[in-house]
Amino acid sequence: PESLHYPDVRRDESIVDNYHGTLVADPYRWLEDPESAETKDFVEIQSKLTASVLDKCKTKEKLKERITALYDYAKYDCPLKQGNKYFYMHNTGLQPQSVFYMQDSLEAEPEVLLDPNTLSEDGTVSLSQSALSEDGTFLACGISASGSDWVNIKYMRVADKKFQSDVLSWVKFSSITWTHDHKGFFYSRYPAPKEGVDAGTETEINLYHELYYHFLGSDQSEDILCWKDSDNAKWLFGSEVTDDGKYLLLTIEEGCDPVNRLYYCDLTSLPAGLEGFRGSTDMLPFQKLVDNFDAQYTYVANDGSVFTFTSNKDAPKCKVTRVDLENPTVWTDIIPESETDVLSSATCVNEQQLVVCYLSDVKHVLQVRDLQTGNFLYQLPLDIGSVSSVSGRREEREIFFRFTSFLNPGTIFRCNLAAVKPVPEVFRDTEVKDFDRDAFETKQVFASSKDGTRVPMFIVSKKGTILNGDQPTLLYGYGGFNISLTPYFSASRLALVRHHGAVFAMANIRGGGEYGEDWHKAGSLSKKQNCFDDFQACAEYLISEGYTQPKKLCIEGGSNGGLLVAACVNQRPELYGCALAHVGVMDMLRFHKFTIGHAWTSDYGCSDKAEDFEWLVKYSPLHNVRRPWEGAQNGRNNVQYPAMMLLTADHDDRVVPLHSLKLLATLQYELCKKDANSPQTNYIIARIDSKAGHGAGRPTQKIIDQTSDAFSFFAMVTEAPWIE
Ligand SMILES: O=C(NCC(=O)N1CCC[C@H]1C(=O)O)OCc1ccccc1
Repeated sequence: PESLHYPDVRRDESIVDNYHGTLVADPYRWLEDPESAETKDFVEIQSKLTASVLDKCKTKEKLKERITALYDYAKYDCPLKQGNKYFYMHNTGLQPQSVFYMQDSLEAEPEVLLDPNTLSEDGTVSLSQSALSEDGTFLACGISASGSDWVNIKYMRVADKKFQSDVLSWVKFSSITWTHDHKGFFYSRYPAPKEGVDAGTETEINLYHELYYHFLGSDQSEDILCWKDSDNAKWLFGSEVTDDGKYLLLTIEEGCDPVNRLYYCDLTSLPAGLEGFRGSTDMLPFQKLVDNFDAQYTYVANDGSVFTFTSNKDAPKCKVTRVDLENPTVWTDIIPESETDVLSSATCVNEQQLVVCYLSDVKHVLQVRDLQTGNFLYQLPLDIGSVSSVSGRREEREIFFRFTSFLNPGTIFRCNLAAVKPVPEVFRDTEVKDFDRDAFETKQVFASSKDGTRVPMFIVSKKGTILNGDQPTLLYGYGGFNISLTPYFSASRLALVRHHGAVFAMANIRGGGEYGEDWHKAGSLSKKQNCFDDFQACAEYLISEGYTQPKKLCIEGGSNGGLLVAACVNQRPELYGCALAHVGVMDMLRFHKFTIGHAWTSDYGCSDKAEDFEWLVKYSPLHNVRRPWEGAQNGRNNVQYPAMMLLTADHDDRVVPLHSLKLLATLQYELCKKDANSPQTNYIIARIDSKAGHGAGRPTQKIIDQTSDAFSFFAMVTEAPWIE
């Protein structure tokens, strides 16, 4: 392809930072201000350049049409029983936002409780969370705009379905938990950022999280400040009320590691209840059950003061443990840690039972066990794939769980655990029009990383794919924050496989949670390079096994996965033909300065520390762009960077757009502008969306538009054929 005409972009060579004696230039520092005219001009020019490239993607419209058709299937989540009604989210297929329904019984006519599509013309206002009061009388909703993490909470009486006037603002990273007297709920918030900001476009750091209680019908200014900690600005506060309504649990996190402090307040011990705190500056009295960040504790159930938690305390693959608040130093393991499988969730159901979900070699397993003893009772039969959610309550005998896989768009099962022989039955199945799942196959393989570590990888392809190294291949990964990539249905990727003959691969590299906390730690801090080694090993597996070849191989990742992609391209530009980096963390020396970035130091470390700086500066995408054709050892050659598309959006306040903008400017300068004889003809562009954020809450059309752009770019670059 003829090389693009990239814009001349100002470099401020005066910006040089001193990190523990090492000087590091940051010439595009000015792109960190989203409000400046210069930044807005930069975004506009880049968007025009990207549009000119996308115009060359001949299959874009056809691919968009096919992605739309494959995406147009009914989407449900599990029903939730609350009070004497059932509640669930449903999307007929292409609705911008899913709709919240309720039913008097599973057979009754569903009734719309809240349709978020009525909250905006363009579908960019979303229902980011919801919480029903104990007997289903009230519904509290978290409403977000343009994909920002900022939430406004409103509530309604379920009976009349109209929002009341209360609006709680500047809520972020919050649970919503009701007291069982239906008088109000706990939530968390930050101090309001500066006036007049378009919420979600600001990059201001989020510090001093606070836990409040809101009395229905009052003004937010009268809310009770339940907890804050002026000595620990980074701490985040989560709240939960126990099933018996007696205790308020306060979980404290200081970052993204699976560890938390656990405080509790016996609400029945408050002399005048929460009312007694109205107008007072006193905070609630909390007992500190766990007052360190050694492990994670997640509430499962309690019988009076005897509490059951899942925890990774001395158990990197997790376990179920028990403690009596009256005797808080004695912990008893109820389900000890498994040798091989990761315990990913435990739900108390049917009075005295637990539904326990394990991850076993990246596939889910569901067991029913006894709550008191932990004893195994039986396993629920499951195909190979993922349990994306389990819905059940202690006082209910039935559970629902949602199963999905690469070729199954979602099946919801219902199981009556009180039956003599409990057997899950299909409660909702999903049909995808004009999709013949038998034409495809999924397999799990294991690549061998640089240090010999076995790295699992799923491969999805059309049956009969010839391993002649000629298939356009999309390799997706994440590798961080203890997050496990388990099989899930993606209409856009299946459209790619179906119509461009692509192979889709998903790598379970270190840093994730696939094999528990050890696997996570093995891809964090000073060991972060293991993520990149694992991902490169998966790429080389796909080449050596004959699936593809470098110029037809595209790597894709989002957020921490965007970092993965950009770092792998810097380290092995000759290994890939294309790279799609969504909302990536690209400036590893400055990420902690913006919004919630400081919480990620648990995985990355922080450049404020000399030791951490040493490992961060070695892989930080922004600081490791080099012209491959100048390789000292091999003189001048024609190795160039793959075609790259960076994707971000103006309201991404999780990973602020400046990361992608600064990397884009650096790539275009170093690879395309600085060397007059540059051999770089592969495109280096960015897709910058507006009224959109990190991903959550994105309306259907924006999802389809973005994946059509990204995947038709991949298809053009890898010269993938179009198959009707
Ligand atoms: O920052 C995150 N999650 C991590 C996150 O979103 N990351 C981590 C790296 C970039 C980006 C991503 O990969 O999506 O969520 C906010 C939060 C809530 C509670 C406690 C701590 C933090």
